[in-house]
Amino acid sequence: MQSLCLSASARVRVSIPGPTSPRLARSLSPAEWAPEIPMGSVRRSAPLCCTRGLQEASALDNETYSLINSIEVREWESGKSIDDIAANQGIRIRRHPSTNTPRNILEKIIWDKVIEVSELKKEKPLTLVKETLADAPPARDFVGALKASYERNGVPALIAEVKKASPSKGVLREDFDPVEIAKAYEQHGAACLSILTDEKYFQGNFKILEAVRKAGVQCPLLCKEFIIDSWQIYYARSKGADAVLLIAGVLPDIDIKLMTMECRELGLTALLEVHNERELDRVLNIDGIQLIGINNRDLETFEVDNSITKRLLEGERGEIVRKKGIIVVGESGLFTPDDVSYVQNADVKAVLVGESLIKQNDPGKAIPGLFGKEILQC
Ligand SMILES: O=P(O)(O)OC[C@@H](O)[C@@H](O)c1c[nH]c2ccccc12
Repeated sequence: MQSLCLSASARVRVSIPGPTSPRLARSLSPAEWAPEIPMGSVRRSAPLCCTRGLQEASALDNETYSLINSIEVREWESGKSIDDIAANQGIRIRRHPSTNTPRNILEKIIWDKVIEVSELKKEKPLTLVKETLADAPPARDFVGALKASYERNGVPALIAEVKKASPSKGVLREDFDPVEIAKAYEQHGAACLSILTDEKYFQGNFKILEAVRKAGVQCPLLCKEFIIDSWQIYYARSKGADAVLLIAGVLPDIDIKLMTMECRELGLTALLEVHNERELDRVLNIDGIQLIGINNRDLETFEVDNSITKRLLEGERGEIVRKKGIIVVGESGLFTPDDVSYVQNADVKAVLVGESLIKQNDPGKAIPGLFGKEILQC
């Protein structure tokens, strides 16, 4: 262990374990593996690993050192804000309002989320959230459940979504009993469940996630949230989530790298959501990704186009996905057995379905209708 003063200006002293490899230790000076980060900088929108990761540095490992030395941090150090870094990576969603008008609904959701999370963090700082982790039910194998269901049924494994409303469709189901719906999904063969926790736009919340988990539902649970801060990942785990959604259209590479590491540490699965070639390429360049979701819905315009899944998995990208053993989830806009076979032919091994099930009188019984056959539970 070495103690380094990372910021003279902010007098932040953190304890960082040095490189474990003696060769690495000889070849790197401490300043190289833990660069000076101006914590007191006016650039308030630093990458997560700078604003939070280093304050939590005692938990960092070697993998993280190479991360904090990465190009993205150098960019930030040289004066670029996270929004500039994101824009360089083709991300259109700005984390912080630079004008009063958001460009689209997703940007509005993110701006609101930044405020919501900062309030929640004041109420319950990360250290307190971490203290509750030990009481959380253990994380279950999300990817394992998807693979097993695919093997068993020969059709894409179902991640059935418990969602009361959406900004594009309004209220999807007035008579909404999330625990009953979750049980019905499980009974009719869903491999995993996706639980919306965003309150403002989807009328979800974390009580639903906790209640479903406490009701004894065995399917692993995806916390469907707009994650922009690591705090939300720890919070989701403390509430019983087995997986979290990370949206590449919102998160720059450096956040994805740090967050996927945190997920791994917590035993959570990260579902990386992409919507276009550039986002998929970014995600494929990040090590350790097991699960990618291709969202057929453009979250900026709400337009749905199932051919996006097919287009993204064609050619070289599909090859890389196969070589890396990544499971791909086809997301949104799936209503019929034809829709499901269309994405299955594109090499999708799982589907994420909300609207077409939740709107039916009996959402559980609607599952065989979606696949054209009964789905076997494990
Ligand atoms: O209801 P649908 O069209 O079956 O879609 C489900 C799911 O894919 C969608 O809810 C979704 C996909 N990615 C998201 C990100 C945030 C909120 C919601 C989503």
